[in-house]
Amino acid sequence: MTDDPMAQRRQLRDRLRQARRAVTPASRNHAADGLARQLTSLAFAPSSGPVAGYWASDGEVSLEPWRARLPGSCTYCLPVLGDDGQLRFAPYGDGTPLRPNRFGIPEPDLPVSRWLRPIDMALVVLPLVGFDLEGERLGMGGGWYDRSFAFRHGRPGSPWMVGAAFDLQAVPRLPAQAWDVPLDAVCTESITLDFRPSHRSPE
Ligand SMILES: Nc1nc2c(c(=O)[nH]1)N(C=O)[C@@H](CNc1ccc(C(=O)N[C@@H](CCC(=O)O)C(=O)O)cc1)CN2
Ligand SMILES: Nc1ncnc2c1ncn2[C@@H]1O[C@H](COP(=O)(O)OP(=O)(O)OP(=O)(O)O)[C@@H](O)[C@H]1O
Repeated sequence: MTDDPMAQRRQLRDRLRQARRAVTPASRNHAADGLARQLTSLAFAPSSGPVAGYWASDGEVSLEPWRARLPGSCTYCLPVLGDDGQLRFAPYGDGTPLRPNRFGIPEPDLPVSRWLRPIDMALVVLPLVGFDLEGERLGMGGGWYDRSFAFRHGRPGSPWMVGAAFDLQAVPRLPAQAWDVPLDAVCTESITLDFRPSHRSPE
């Protein structure tokens, strides 16, 4: 073990990414269906507008069953890496052309004029590497979501930020970091944790 918090974070990230990749295909399908049910049942699930998912990679739990259940008036989008270090979101449906980004993750191959800004989204589902029961999250470490949604600090409401993960990605305690963008909820295959201030249980 090391005393360096960043090194601890890296070790935890490696361990959880490995655990995520080791989930069997049958459990993976089951989890994706359960996750779709949890996401669909969110109290603040939008009935219309742009919603952001992700293209599952590196063992991430799939959002395809959720995408299939979205109301027709919602526009499903995937993240696109902007040159300015901020995410953009591009509509994705069956048949949308894709091209891999610098991490090998497919992005919609659409003109910039079709891209939406973080603030345009009604709901964003973030791929988690780890989470704790207080709503702290561990991501891939690039800071993409933290930078892109920094405007959500102290500003409740849309775009709602919801982390998605397998149950096995829960960890006892993650240290809060000043730049971590607050999660409104975490959904897994079996639970929803609601972190909105009005829904927190009293101390
Ligand atoms: N499916 C999915 N899409 C996503 C993310 C994600 O976590 N999952 N992102 C979430 O932020 C953004 C992309 N950020 C990422 C940051 C790091 C790595 C990654 O694989 N890093 C490798 C090193 C790769 C390299 O240096 O070339 C690694 O750490 O092993 C991937 C995506 C936007 N899209
Ligand atoms: N608003 C911001 N402006 C500039 N840099 C930021 C901002 N938010 C985060 N960062 C940087 O991004 C990096 C995020 O690292 P961290 O380990 O917290 O990532 P993470 O929790 O895995 O989240 P993510 O999924 O967003 O990558 C840090 O180096 C941090 O300094």
